[in-house]
Amino acid sequence: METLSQAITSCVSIPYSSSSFLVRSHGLSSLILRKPRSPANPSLTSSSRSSSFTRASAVEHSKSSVSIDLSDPNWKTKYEREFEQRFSIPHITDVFPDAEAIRSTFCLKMRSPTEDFVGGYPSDEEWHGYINNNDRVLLKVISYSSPTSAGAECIDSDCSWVEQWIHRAGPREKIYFRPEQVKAAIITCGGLCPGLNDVIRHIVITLEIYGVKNIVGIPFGYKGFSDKDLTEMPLSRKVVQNIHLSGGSLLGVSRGGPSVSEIVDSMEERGINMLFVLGGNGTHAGANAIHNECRKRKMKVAVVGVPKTIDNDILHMDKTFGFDTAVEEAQRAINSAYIEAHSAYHGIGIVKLMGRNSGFIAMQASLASGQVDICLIPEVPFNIHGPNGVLKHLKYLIETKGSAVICVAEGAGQNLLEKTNAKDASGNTILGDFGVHIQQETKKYFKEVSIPVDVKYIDPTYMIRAVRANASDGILCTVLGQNAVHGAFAGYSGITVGIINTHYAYLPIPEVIAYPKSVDPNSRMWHRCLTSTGQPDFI
Ligand SMILES: Nc1ncnc2c1ncn2[C@@H]1O[C@H](COP(=O)(O)OP(=O)(O)OP(=O)(O)O)[C@@H](O)[C@H]1O
Ligand SMILES: O=P(O)(O)OC[C@H]1O[C@](O)(CO)[C@@H](O)[C@@H]1O
Ligand SMILES: [Mg+2]
Repeated sequence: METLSQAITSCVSIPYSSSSFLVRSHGLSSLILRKPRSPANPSLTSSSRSSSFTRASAVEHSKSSVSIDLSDPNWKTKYEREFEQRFSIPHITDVFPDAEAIRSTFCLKMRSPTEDFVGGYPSDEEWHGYINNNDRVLLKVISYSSPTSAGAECIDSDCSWVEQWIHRAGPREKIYFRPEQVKAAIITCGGLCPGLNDVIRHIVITLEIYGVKNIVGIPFGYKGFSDKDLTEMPLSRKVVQNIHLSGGSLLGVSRGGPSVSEIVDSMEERGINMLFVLGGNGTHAGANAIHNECRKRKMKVAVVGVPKTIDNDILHMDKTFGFDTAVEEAQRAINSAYIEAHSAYHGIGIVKLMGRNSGFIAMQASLASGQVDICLIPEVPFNIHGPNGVLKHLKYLIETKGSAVICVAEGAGQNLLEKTNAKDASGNTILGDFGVHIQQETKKYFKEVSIPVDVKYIDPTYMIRAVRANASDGILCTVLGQNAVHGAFAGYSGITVGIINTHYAYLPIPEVIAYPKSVDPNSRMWHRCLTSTGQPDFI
């Protein structure tokens, strides 16, 4: 890896912020840059990086990061142009310049259903409520006045305001698919997540409103494309009407599966020309590869992702669906741990929550519950033993409060466990069980110091993942599902949909999975969490 001074010569790559390093660049006053995060899932990243401030690319054809010469008087315009390029979204006309656009069959004013779409496309009102293709959403909304402001993400030493616009999601007036010629498929991959059924339901409902009759579900993730024993599930409003009332996925999920070319072979055989892919970063890497393969084969197909990750580790989005529900549900586990700990003599409650690389659930659930004394996440290093270790503080809590609650994210403290190198079917590293480890270490430690403690350990992972979406996630899923369909009909492919600064936007897949989003230890939110728990640094 290059040193900082090697990386910062006349160019800097963005993003960076005030939090970690003070460096000098050519002809400029001091710049303070954020240390680049090391990608937590190396299997998703390319091995080469052009500079230590350049993002690793997640998938083939990932767009390069913006690098800019700050001594160029036009750097701002150049940056904005490069940003626009990076966040441009692939369209069917890139490959089929002559693709015909027709009036949308998704009518916002005239709601009477039409049976025959040939020449019968409604919607010629003046006000139509469609999204203009040039509508944009602002990605960053804070103008920082100084690099020392909390959470500052500055490009130059003055924190100059630079506009970063992304594409607004929603129905377009012109569409690139005739509904009667569409065969749409929906697939859910990876682990479960509250809200999967809500998204499936709204994709189906919206497709039907456009006039699509041929809608299928591919069972058990990408595996469903290759396993001959798994048959497509015909979907309609009738089939999906009540599926959101229960958790899980109507279609089933899986990890691993066939190669991208096998998947695209199968899509060709089945005549699928719209594919809606619900999943996390792995699934999206797959979706992007499918999109590229379809382009290579000159197939007129729209591949649209809907980010599903309970861990909330997808870049740029306010949150991903299921996360809110997970936090709410996680609080129940924390509350149980608190009650157990509080009701026992020298009680210690330990709760392990999901979060392979990112501690969002643990942080938010700790904040929401107000009952956690120690929150441990993968992003923040800590020691268990020693004068500043977790156990020393735990002893202090037992002596002063009489009980304590610890909330750990599953990816926390992996450096303290023995590595197994085991992988799941998708190639994700199987983590050591830090929850069990800290439970055992706690028991051992208090035995050594001869203080009786009553340790209760709760791992609610699968109980949390299996619940149905709460109201807030239900709404999010509904809008994401609808927008996924609007994006496909508008002719976009290789895109995903997310909520950004409370608005809905389409983003090119590589940009959202370049690396897993993680909790910034210098963020206001993590500091709020520390204020709430009152925990010291454990190093
Ligand atoms: N780089 C990749 N290229 C193509 N397909 C991939 C890639 N990474 C993962 N996949 C496929 O995507 C599917 C889901 O991947 P994975 O099991 O990692 O879950 P995920 O989508 O990241 O969701 P979760 O958040 O639950 O882990 C698997 O079928 C896997 O084979
Ligand atoms: O047991 P499974 O299905 O592999 O899923 C576990 C993983 O799924 C996640 O919940 C992400 O979906 C991670 O937090 C966790 O490591
Ligand atoms: Mg993943």
